[in-house]
Amino acid sequence: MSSTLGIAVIGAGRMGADHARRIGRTVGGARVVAVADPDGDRAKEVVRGLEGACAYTDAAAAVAAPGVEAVLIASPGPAHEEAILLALERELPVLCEKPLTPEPAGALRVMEAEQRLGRRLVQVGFMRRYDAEYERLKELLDAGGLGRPLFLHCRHRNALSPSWFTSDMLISDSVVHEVDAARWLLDQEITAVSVLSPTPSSAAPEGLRDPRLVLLETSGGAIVDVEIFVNCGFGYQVQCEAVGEAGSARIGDGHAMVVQSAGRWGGEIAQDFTVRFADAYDRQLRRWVAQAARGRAEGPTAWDGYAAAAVCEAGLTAARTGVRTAVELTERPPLYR
Ligand SMILES: NC(=O)c1ccc[n+]([C@@H]2O[C@H](COP(=O)([O-])OP(=O)(O)OC[C@H]3O[C@@H](n4cnc5c(N)ncnc54)[C@H](O)[C@@H]3O)[C@@H](O)[C@H]2O)c1
Ligand SMILES: O[C@H]1[C@H](O)[C@@H](O)[C@H](O)[C@@H](O)[C@H]1O
Repeated sequence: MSSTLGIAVIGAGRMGADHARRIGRTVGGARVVAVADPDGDRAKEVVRGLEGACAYTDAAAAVAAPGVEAVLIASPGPAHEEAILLALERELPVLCEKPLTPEPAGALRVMEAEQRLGRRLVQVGFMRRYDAEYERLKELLDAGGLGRPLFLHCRHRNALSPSWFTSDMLISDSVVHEVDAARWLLDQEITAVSVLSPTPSSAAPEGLRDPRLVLLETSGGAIVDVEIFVNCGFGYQVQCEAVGEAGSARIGDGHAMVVQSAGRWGGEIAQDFTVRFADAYDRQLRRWVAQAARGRAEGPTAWDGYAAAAVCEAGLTAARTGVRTAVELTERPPLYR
Protein backbone atom coordinates (compact mmCIF):
# COMPACT_ATOMS: atom_id res chain seq x y z
CA MET A 1 0.00 0.00 0.00
CA SER A 2 1.45 3.39 -1.02
CA SER A 3 1.40 6.43 1.29
CA THR A 4 -1.54 7.92 -0.61
CA LEU A 5 -4.49 5.72 -1.50
CA GLY A 6 -4.84 5.23 -5.28
CA ILE A 7 -8.48 5.62 -6.31
CA ALA A 8 -10.35 4.65 -9.49
CA VAL A 9 -13.40 6.87 -10.10
CA ILE A 10 -16.12 5.11 -12.15
CA GLY A 11 -18.43 7.61 -13.85
CA ALA A 12 -17.17 11.08 -14.73
CA GLY A 13 -20.46 12.98 -14.69
CA ARG A 14 -21.52 15.54 -12.16
CA MET A 15 -20.82 13.55 -8.99
CA GLY A 16 -17.76 11.70 -10.30
CA ALA A 17 -16.14 14.98 -11.33
CA ASP A 18 -17.11 16.58 -8.00
CA HIS A 19 -15.70 13.71 -5.91
CA ALA A 20 -12.49 13.63 -8.00
CA ARG A 21 -12.04 17.37 -7.36
CA ARG A 22 -12.60 16.90 -3.64
CA ILE A 23 -10.02 14.08 -3.50
CA GLY A 24 -7.51 16.41 -5.14
CA ARG A 25 -8.33 19.50 -3.07
CA THR A 26 -9.89 18.82 0.30
CA VAL A 27 -9.26 15.17 1.14
CA GLY A 28 -5.71 14.24 2.10
CA GLY A 29 -4.09 10.81 1.90
CA ALA A 30 -5.54 9.88 -1.49
CA ARG A 31 -5.09 10.53 -5.17
CA VAL A 32 -7.15 9.68 -8.25
CA VAL A 33 -5.18 7.33 -10.51
CA ALA A 34 -7.90 6.22 -12.97
CA VAL A 35 -11.21 7.61 -14.22
CA ALA A 36 -13.65 5.62 -16.36
CA ASP A 37 -16.62 6.82 -18.36
CA PRO A 38 -18.07 5.40 -21.61
CA ASP A 39 -17.98 9.03 -22.70
CA GLY A 40 -14.19 9.18 -23.04
CA ASP A 41 -14.15 12.96 -23.32
CA ARG A 42 -15.71 13.29 -19.88
CA ALA A 43 -13.13 10.96 -18.37
CA LYS A 44 -10.33 12.94 -20.06
CA GLU A 45 -11.78 16.20 -18.82
CA VAL A 46 -11.76 14.94 -15.23
CA VAL A 47 -8.17 13.60 -15.36
CA ARG A 48 -6.91 16.84 -16.86
CA GLY A 49 -4.97 18.54 -14.09
CA LEU A 50 -4.82 15.39 -11.93
CA GLU A 51 -1.20 14.39 -12.02
CA GLY A 52 -0.59 10.75 -12.95
CA ALA A 53 -4.28 9.89 -13.53
CA CYS A 54 -5.36 8.02 -16.69
CA ALA A 55 -8.72 8.08 -18.49
CA TYR A 56 -10.57 4.92 -19.57
CA THR A 57 -13.85 4.18 -21.32
CA ASP A 58 -14.26 0.85 -19.57
CA ALA A 59 -14.86 0.41 -15.81
CA ALA A 60 -13.07 -2.98 -15.74
CA ALA A 61 -9.89 -1.47 -17.21
CA ALA A 62 -9.94 1.37 -14.66
CA VAL A 63 -10.47 -0.98 -11.70
CA ALA A 64 -7.53 -3.12 -12.94
CA ALA A 65 -5.29 -0.10 -13.64
CA PRO A 66 -1.85 0.12 -11.97
CA GLY A 67 -1.93 1.73 -8.53
CA VAL A 68 -5.69 1.30 -7.90
CA GLU A 69 -6.29 0.47 -4.23
CA ALA A 70 -9.92 1.60 -3.83
CA VAL A 71 -12.90 2.35 -6.09
CA LEU A 72 -15.36 5.25 -5.99
CA ILE A 73 -18.48 4.59 -8.07
CA ALA A 74 -20.47 7.52 -9.43
CA SER A 75 -22.06 6.01 -12.53
CA PRO A 76 -25.87 5.87 -12.82
CA GLY A 77 -27.59 3.45 -10.37
CA PRO A 78 -28.20 0.62 -12.90
CA ALA A 79 -24.39 0.43 -13.55
CA HIS A 80 -23.41 0.20 -9.86
CA GLU A 81 -23.71 -3.55 -9.32
CA GLU A 82 -21.30 -4.48 -12.12
CA ALA A 83 -18.67 -2.00 -10.94
CA ILE A 84 -18.96 -3.08 -7.28
CA LEU A 85 -18.55 -6.73 -8.22
CA LEU A 86 -15.44 -5.87 -10.29
CA ALA A 87 -13.95 -4.13 -7.26
CA LEU A 88 -14.87 -6.93 -4.85
CA GLU A 89 -13.26 -9.52 -7.17
CA ARG A 90 -10.02 -7.65 -6.46
CA GLU A 91 -10.89 -7.19 -2.76
CA LEU A 92 -10.82 -3.40 -3.14
CA PRO A 93 -12.76 -1.08 -0.79
CA VAL A 94 -15.68 0.69 -2.49
CA LEU A 95 -17.56 3.93 -1.95
CA CYS A 96 -20.68 3.63 -4.10
CA GLU A 97 -22.99 6.57 -4.69
CA LYS A 98 -26.61 6.01 -3.76
CA PRO A 99 -28.66 4.09 -4.67
CA LEU A 100 -26.48 1.02 -4.03
CA THR A 101 -28.57 -0.66 -6.73
CA PRO A 102 -31.99 0.41 -8.00
CA GLU A 103 -33.54 -3.01 -7.16
CA PRO A 104 -33.09 -5.15 -4.03
CA ALA A 105 -32.08 -8.23 -6.09
CA GLY A 106 -28.87 -6.48 -7.22
CA ALA A 107 -28.11 -5.38 -3.66
CA LEU A 108 -28.50 -8.97 -2.45
CA ARG A 109 -25.90 -10.09 -5.03
CA VAL A 110 -23.54 -7.39 -3.73
CA MET A 111 -24.11 -8.59 -0.14
CA GLU A 112 -23.42 -12.19 -1.20
CA ALA A 113 -20.11 -11.20 -2.83
CA GLU A 114 -19.09 -9.22 0.28
CA GLN A 115 -20.05 -12.06 2.60
CA ARG A 116 -17.93 -14.49 0.56
CA LEU A 117 -14.96 -12.24 1.37
CA GLY A 118 -15.97 -12.34 5.03
CA ARG A 119 -15.45 -8.63 5.69
CA ARG A 120 -17.02 -5.29 4.89
CA LEU A 121 -15.58 -3.46 1.89
CA VAL A 122 -18.62 -1.52 0.62
CA GLN A 123 -19.79 1.88 1.87
CA VAL A 124 -22.91 3.45 0.33
CA GLY A 125 -22.82 7.20 -0.36
CA PHE A 126 -25.71 8.14 1.94
CA MET A 127 -23.89 11.38 2.74
CA ARG A 128 -26.59 12.87 4.97
CA ARG A 129 -25.18 10.69 7.76
CA TYR A 130 -22.07 12.94 7.60
CA ASP A 131 -24.01 16.23 7.67
CA ALA A 132 -23.52 18.18 10.92
CA GLU A 133 -27.24 18.98 11.32
CA TYR A 134 -28.30 15.36 10.76
CA GLU A 135 -25.62 14.22 13.21
CA ARG A 136 -26.97 16.55 15.90
CA LEU A 137 -30.51 15.33 15.36
CA LYS A 138 -29.31 11.72 15.57
CA GLU A 139 -27.46 12.45 18.84
CA LEU A 140 -30.57 14.07 20.32
CA LEU A 141 -32.80 11.15 19.33
CA ASP A 142 -30.27 8.56 20.56
CA ALA A 143 -30.01 10.38 23.90
CA GLY A 144 -33.80 10.21 24.26
CA GLY A 145 -34.04 14.01 24.20
CA LEU A 146 -37.36 13.95 22.35
CA GLY A 147 -38.78 10.87 24.05
CA ARG A 148 -40.23 8.11 21.88
CA PRO A 149 -40.25 9.30 18.25
CA LEU A 150 -43.73 9.65 16.72
CA PHE A 151 -43.16 11.44 13.41
CA LEU A 152 -40.47 12.59 11.02
CA HIS A 153 -41.81 15.33 8.74
CA CYS A 154 -39.45 15.63 5.76
CA ARG A 155 -39.27 17.97 2.80
CA HIS A 156 -36.93 17.24 -0.10
CA ARG A 157 -36.98 19.86 -2.82
CA ASN A 158 -34.77 20.28 -5.88
CA ALA A 159 -34.86 23.46 -7.96
CA LEU A 160 -35.07 21.51 -11.24
CA SER A 161 -34.90 17.85 -12.28
CA PRO A 162 -32.54 16.65 -15.05
CA SER A 163 -34.20 15.94 -18.44
CA TRP A 164 -33.86 12.16 -17.95
CA PHE A 165 -35.56 12.11 -14.54
CA THR A 166 -38.59 9.78 -14.31
CA SER A 167 -41.56 9.61 -11.93
CA ASP A 168 -40.10 6.40 -10.42
CA MET A 169 -36.82 8.23 -9.75
CA LEU A 170 -38.59 10.67 -7.42
CA ILE A 171 -38.77 7.63 -5.15
CA SER A 172 -35.78 5.44 -6.08
CA ASP A 173 -33.24 8.26 -6.64
CA SER A 174 -34.49 11.04 -4.34
CA VAL A 175 -36.67 9.69 -1.49
CA VAL A 176 -34.08 6.92 -1.08
CA HIS A 177 -32.15 9.54 0.97
CA GLU A 178 -35.06 9.96 3.40
CA VAL A 179 -35.49 6.20 3.57
CA ASP A 180 -31.88 5.81 4.70
CA ALA A 181 -32.00 8.87 6.97
CA ALA A 182 -35.19 7.64 8.68
CA ARG A 183 -33.80 4.11 9.22
CA TRP A 184 -30.59 5.59 10.63
CA LEU A 185 -32.13 8.36 12.75
CA LEU A 186 -34.74 6.09 14.32
CA ASP A 187 -32.71 2.88 14.27
CA GLN A 188 -35.81 1.12 12.93
CA GLU A 189 -36.73 -0.62 9.68
CA ILE A 190 -39.42 0.70 7.35
CA THR A 191 -42.30 -1.77 7.22
CA ALA A 192 -44.80 -0.27 4.74
CA VAL A 193 -45.04 2.50 2.15
CA SER A 194 -47.93 4.57 0.74
CA VAL A 195 -47.64 7.18 -2.01
CA LEU A 196 -50.00 10.02 -2.88
CA SER A 197 -49.54 12.06 -6.04
CA PRO A 198 -51.37 15.37 -6.45
CA THR A 199 -52.03 16.94 -9.85
CA PRO A 200 -48.47 17.55 -11.08
CA SER A 201 -47.00 21.02 -10.80
CA SER A 202 -47.31 22.92 -14.05
CA ALA A 203 -43.54 23.50 -13.74
CA ALA A 204 -42.88 19.75 -14.00
CA PRO A 205 -41.83 18.34 -17.39
CA GLU A 206 -44.67 16.64 -19.32
CA GLY A 207 -45.50 13.24 -17.80
CA LEU A 208 -43.46 13.67 -14.59
CA ARG A 209 -45.50 12.96 -11.41
CA ASP A 210 -43.94 15.79 -9.43
CA PRO A 211 -44.48 16.43 -6.51
CA ARG A 212 -45.38 13.34 -4.50
CA LEU A 213 -46.05 12.54 -0.86
CA VAL A 214 -44.49 9.34 0.44
CA LEU A 215 -45.54 7.85 3.79
CA LEU A 216 -43.27 5.37 5.53
CA GLU A 217 -44.34 3.25 8.52
CA THR A 218 -41.60 2.02 10.83
CA SER A 219 -41.05 -1.09 12.95
CA GLY A 220 -41.22 1.06 16.11
CA GLY A 221 -44.63 2.52 15.22
CA ALA A 222 -43.45 5.91 13.94
CA ILE A 223 -44.66 7.58 10.73
CA VAL A 224 -42.37 9.39 8.27
CA ASP A 225 -43.91 11.71 5.70
CA VAL A 226 -41.79 12.93 2.80
CA GLU A 227 -42.75 15.69 0.39
CA ILE A 228 -40.60 15.14 -2.69
CA PHE A 229 -40.75 18.02 -5.15
CA VAL A 230 -37.96 18.00 -7.74
CA ASN A 231 -39.03 21.05 -9.76
CA CYS A 232 -39.87 23.46 -6.94
CA GLY A 233 -38.01 26.19 -8.81
CA PHE A 234 -36.68 28.19 -5.88
CA GLY A 235 -33.72 26.11 -4.70
CA TYR A 236 -32.46 23.00 -2.94
CA GLN A 237 -34.12 22.34 0.39
CA VAL A 238 -33.84 19.34 2.67
CA GLN A 239 -35.67 19.64 5.97
CA CYS A 240 -36.56 17.20 8.70
CA GLU A 241 -38.61 17.72 11.83
CA ALA A 242 -38.61 14.95 14.40
CA VAL A 243 -41.58 14.90 16.77
CA GLY A 244 -41.42 12.77 19.89
CA GLU A 245 -43.46 12.29 23.07
CA ALA A 246 -41.26 14.90 24.80
CA GLY A 247 -40.63 17.53 22.13
CA SER A 248 -39.64 18.24 18.57
CA ALA A 249 -36.49 19.28 16.70
CA ARG A 250 -36.08 20.54 13.17
CA ILE A 251 -33.08 20.74 10.83
CA GLY A 252 -32.58 22.21 7.38
CA ASP A 253 -33.72 25.79 7.94
CA GLY A 254 -30.15 27.05 7.96
CA HIS A 255 -29.54 30.37 6.29
CA ALA A 256 -25.88 31.36 6.16
CA MET A 257 -26.72 35.05 6.53
CA VAL A 258 -29.99 36.83 7.27
CA VAL A 259 -30.15 40.26 5.65
CA GLN A 260 -32.47 43.02 6.89
CA SER A 261 -32.78 45.89 4.47
CA ALA A 262 -35.35 48.24 2.94
CA GLY A 263 -38.18 46.97 5.14
CA ARG A 264 -37.54 43.29 4.36
CA TRP A 265 -35.60 40.40 5.88
CA GLY A 266 -34.38 37.23 4.27
CA GLY A 267 -31.59 34.80 3.53
CA GLU A 268 -30.32 32.66 0.72
CA ILE A 269 -31.35 29.14 -0.25
CA ALA A 270 -28.70 26.80 -1.70
CA GLN A 271 -29.40 26.01 -5.33
CA ASP A 272 -28.19 22.43 -5.32
CA PHE A 273 -26.86 19.53 -3.29
CA THR A 274 -23.17 20.21 -4.03
CA VAL A 275 -23.57 23.43 -2.00
CA ARG A 276 -25.99 22.26 0.73
CA PHE A 277 -24.06 19.06 1.42
CA ALA A 278 -20.52 20.23 0.52
CA ASP A 279 -19.16 19.55 4.01
CA ALA A 280 -20.96 16.21 4.22
CA TYR A 281 -19.38 15.02 0.94
CA ASP A 282 -15.93 16.01 2.25
CA ARG A 283 -16.41 14.30 5.61
CA GLN A 284 -17.84 11.20 3.95
CA LEU A 285 -14.80 11.00 1.64
CA ARG A 286 -12.27 11.59 4.43
CA ARG A 287 -13.79 8.85 6.58
CA TRP A 288 -13.94 6.46 3.62
CA VAL A 289 -10.32 7.12 2.64
CA ALA A 290 -9.15 6.58 6.24
CA GLN A 291 -10.92 3.20 6.44
CA ALA A 292 -10.10 2.14 2.86
CA ALA A 293 -6.39 2.73 3.55
CA ARG A 294 -6.74 -0.02 6.20
CA GLY A 295 -8.55 -2.26 3.70
CA ARG A 296 -11.98 -1.97 5.31
CA ALA A 297 -15.23 0.02 5.27
CA GLU A 298 -17.54 1.70 7.80
CA GLY A 299 -20.63 3.90 7.50
CA PRO A 300 -23.73 2.89 5.52
CA THR A 301 -23.45 -0.80 4.60
CA ALA A 302 -24.59 -2.93 1.68
CA TRP A 303 -27.42 -4.02 4.02
CA ASP A 304 -28.47 -0.37 4.33
CA GLY A 305 -28.37 -0.09 0.54
CA TYR A 306 -30.43 -3.29 0.24
CA ALA A 307 -33.03 -2.20 2.81
CA ALA A 308 -33.38 1.19 1.09
CA ALA A 309 -33.84 -0.52 -2.29
CA ALA A 310 -36.51 -2.83 -0.84
CA VAL A 311 -38.40 0.16 0.60
CA CYS A 312 -38.18 2.00 -2.73
CA GLU A 313 -39.41 -1.08 -4.59
CA ALA A 314 -42.44 -1.20 -2.27
CA GLY A 315 -42.87 2.55 -2.85
CA LEU A 316 -42.96 2.07 -6.62
CA THR A 317 -45.64 -0.61 -6.23
CA ALA A 318 -47.60 1.68 -3.90
CA ALA A 319 -47.32 4.55 -6.40
CA ARG A 320 -48.47 2.35 -9.29
CA THR A 321 -51.38 0.66 -7.48
CA GLY A 322 -52.41 3.36 -5.04
CA VAL A 323 -52.32 0.69 -2.33
CA ARG A 324 -50.26 0.75 0.89
CA THR A 325 -47.50 -1.81 0.31
CA ALA A 326 -45.61 -3.85 2.89
CA VAL A 327 -41.80 -3.96 2.69
CA GLU A 328 -40.30 -7.42 2.49
CA LEU A 329 -36.78 -7.84 3.85
CA THR A 330 -34.66 -10.94 3.97
CA GLU A 331 -33.02 -11.85 7.30
CA ARG A 332 -30.09 -9.57 8.12
CA PRO A 333 -26.81 -11.55 7.70
CA PRO A 334 -24.38 -11.56 10.67
CA LEU A 335 -21.82 -9.44 8.74
CA TYR A 336 -24.27 -6.51 8.90
CA ARG A 337 -25.51 -6.83 12.51
N1 LIG B 1 -25.25 11.84 -2.93
C1 LIG B 1 -25.84 12.77 -3.65
O1 LIG B 1 -26.28 13.79 -3.16
C2 LIG B 1 -25.93 12.59 -5.13
C3 LIG B 1 -26.16 13.69 -5.96
C4 LIG B 1 -26.28 13.48 -7.32
C5 LIG B 1 -26.15 12.19 -7.82
N2 LIG B 1 -25.93 11.17 -6.99
C6 LIG B 1 -25.76 9.80 -7.52
O2 LIG B 1 -24.50 9.75 -8.18
C7 LIG B 1 -24.60 8.89 -9.32
C8 LIG B 1 -24.22 9.70 -10.56
O3 LIG B 1 -25.08 10.78 -10.69
P1 LIG B 1 -24.68 12.08 -11.55
O4 LIG B 1 -25.64 13.14 -11.15
O5 LIG B 1 -23.22 12.33 -11.44
O6 LIG B 1 -25.04 11.58 -13.02
P2 LIG B 1 -24.40 12.09 -14.40
O7 LIG B 1 -25.38 11.66 -15.46
O8 LIG B 1 -23.99 13.50 -14.31
O9 LIG B 1 -23.08 11.20 -14.54
C9 LIG B 1 -23.07 9.82 -14.71
C10 LIG B 1 -21.86 9.48 -15.58
O10 LIG B 1 -21.70 8.07 -15.60
C11 LIG B 1 -21.36 7.69 -16.92
N3 LIG B 1 -21.68 6.28 -17.10
C12 LIG B 1 -22.80 5.71 -17.61
N4 LIG B 1 -22.67 4.37 -17.59
C13 LIG B 1 -21.46 4.09 -17.05
C14 LIG B 1 -20.76 2.89 -16.76
N5 LIG B 1 -21.30 1.70 -17.01
N6 LIG B 1 -19.52 2.98 -16.21
C15 LIG B 1 -18.98 4.20 -15.94
N7 LIG B 1 -19.60 5.36 -16.19
C16 LIG B 1 -20.83 5.31 -16.72
C17 LIG B 1 -22.13 8.64 -17.82
O11 LIG B 1 -21.56 8.71 -19.12
C18 LIG B 1 -22.00 9.94 -17.04
O12 LIG B 1 -20.85 10.67 -17.42
C19 LIG B 1 -26.02 8.35 -9.31
O13 LIG B 1 -26.02 7.12 -8.63
C20 LIG B 1 -26.80 9.39 -8.53
O14 LIG B 1 -27.95 8.89 -7.90
C21 LIG B 1 -25.80 11.34 -5.67
O1 LIG C 1 -29.38 12.14 -7.35
C1 LIG C 1 -29.83 13.30 -6.70
C2 LIG C 1 -29.16 13.43 -5.35
O2 LIG C 1 -29.22 12.25 -4.66
C3 LIG C 1 -29.67 14.59 -4.53
O3 LIG C 1 -29.12 14.57 -3.24
C4 LIG C 1 -31.20 14.56 -4.45
O4 LIG C 1 -31.64 15.73 -3.80
C5 LIG C 1 -31.82 14.49 -5.82
O5 LIG C 1 -33.23 14.50 -5.71
C6 LIG C 1 -31.35 13.26 -6.55
O6 LIG C 1 -31.94 13.16 -7.82
